[in-house]
Amino acid sequence: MAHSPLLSKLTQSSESYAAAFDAMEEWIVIVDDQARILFMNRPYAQFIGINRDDVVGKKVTDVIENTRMHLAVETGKPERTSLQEIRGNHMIANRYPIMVDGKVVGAVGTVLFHDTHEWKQINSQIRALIAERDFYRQQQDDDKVSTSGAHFRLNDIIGRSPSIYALNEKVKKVASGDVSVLIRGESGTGKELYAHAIHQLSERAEGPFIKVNCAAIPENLLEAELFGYEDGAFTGARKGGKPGKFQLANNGTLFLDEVGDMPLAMQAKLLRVLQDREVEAVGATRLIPVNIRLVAATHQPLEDLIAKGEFREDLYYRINVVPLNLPPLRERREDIPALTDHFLSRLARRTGRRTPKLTAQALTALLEYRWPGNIRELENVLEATFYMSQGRKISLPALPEHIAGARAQDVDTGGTLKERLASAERVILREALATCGDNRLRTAKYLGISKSTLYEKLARFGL
Ligand SMILES: Nc1ncnc2c1ncn2[C@@H]1O[C@H](COP(=O)(O)OP(=O)(O)OP(=O)(O)O)[C@@H](O)[C@H]1O
Repeated sequence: MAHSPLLSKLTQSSESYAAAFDAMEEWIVIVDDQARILFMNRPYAQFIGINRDDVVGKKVTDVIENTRMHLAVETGKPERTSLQEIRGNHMIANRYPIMVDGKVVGAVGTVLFHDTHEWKQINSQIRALIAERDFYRQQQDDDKVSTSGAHFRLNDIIGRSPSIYALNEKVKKVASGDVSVLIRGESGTGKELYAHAIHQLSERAEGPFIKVNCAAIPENLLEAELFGYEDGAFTGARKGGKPGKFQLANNGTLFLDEVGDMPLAMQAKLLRVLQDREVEAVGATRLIPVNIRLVAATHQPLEDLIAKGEFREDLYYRINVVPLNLPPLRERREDIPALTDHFLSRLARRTGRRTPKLTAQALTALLEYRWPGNIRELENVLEATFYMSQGRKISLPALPEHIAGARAQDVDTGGTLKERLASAERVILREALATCGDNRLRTAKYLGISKSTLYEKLARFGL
């Protein structure tokens, strides 16, 4: 083997070098001027799952997935903090050409790797960055369906309000790892969207994402739906049996939507499966091991259901390891303009029309409405309005009566100048409060008045 003699001598001459490199957490590989492996430290070889003595002299490209070490040798240019995927994990790699007398005689590569816990967190953050990159690449393709069944990523979630920002940071932290997450929030606040995003950011992203809506399945079918059934388990059962959602979600994420609607008898069975990590299909005699991550969602306060004896407390503790509370839309009105833009431009793209703009009055009406149906309701309202209005502007009368109507009588049109000014001032204050998510300090800043002036005006107008 014609290795670069100098480098060969350097790496082989001293066993203590090898011992030192083996002691490091970073992974090291050294190649010669033909990009053949001269040395690989033990942690690297262990991760790849090879015997390092077997790969000495082999082309690095035949041994390490997605490597660019050969390019460092060819170009003589270092590459720092480049992203490399090995066995489904994202690594940060540095590659440095080794120069002797102005000539490239090989290259040394390191891969940053810390303790697994820290790595998992970093990996999750990298996944978030990759998701962001992919989002921009595929922006025009909103309807894409991922093979795993999870369609949404964190970047598909629109919103920059402080509450959403904090929530997203929490999601990035907890997505990696297998802790059970309970997503709570009113109907239409985006609970399912977050369940998808958690899956996409987790190490299970390549695995299946399986959803079960506990409220939508009749009680007598739920057990078979969750755990599957064997051939001939009951009258009407499909020939050959059917796998349950637990089996389908193996090595992936199981999303139990409306978990508060699960009947008590099923709750007991669910708890047993979560504890034993084994399921028994209906009519089966054997247990099948399953490896799932559980994400559950509820719009009902489970604590109240526990008090009424309708939800098991032990199951509650099992599924509520990390709670995520999704705020209702009325508590994050700052996100309404961005959500509105998002939904209108998506409709425009789908229909080939230009994106219409809301007039200031129409936007204010949306900002002030209470949105009992949250984002789903906003989406539906905008869709109906989009199809009803042909022009490039959506004005107040185009909005549904119950939203526009409240606005139309806002400013008094009769009375003295003083009375009309007061009426207008009241409207301005209400709009400003809505825009600033009811935060008084921000509202005062927004209007350019002191906090005490704002308080005095709010009291005067009974706001
Ligand atoms: N932040 C967001 N950005 C963009 N779209 C959103 C956002 N939140 C929710 N949506 C959209 O709103 C609709 C409702 O969201 P989703 O189904 O996730 O809510 P949910 O809380 O699970 O509702 P339910 O409790 O009724 O099942 C979906 O069409 C979703 O795409």
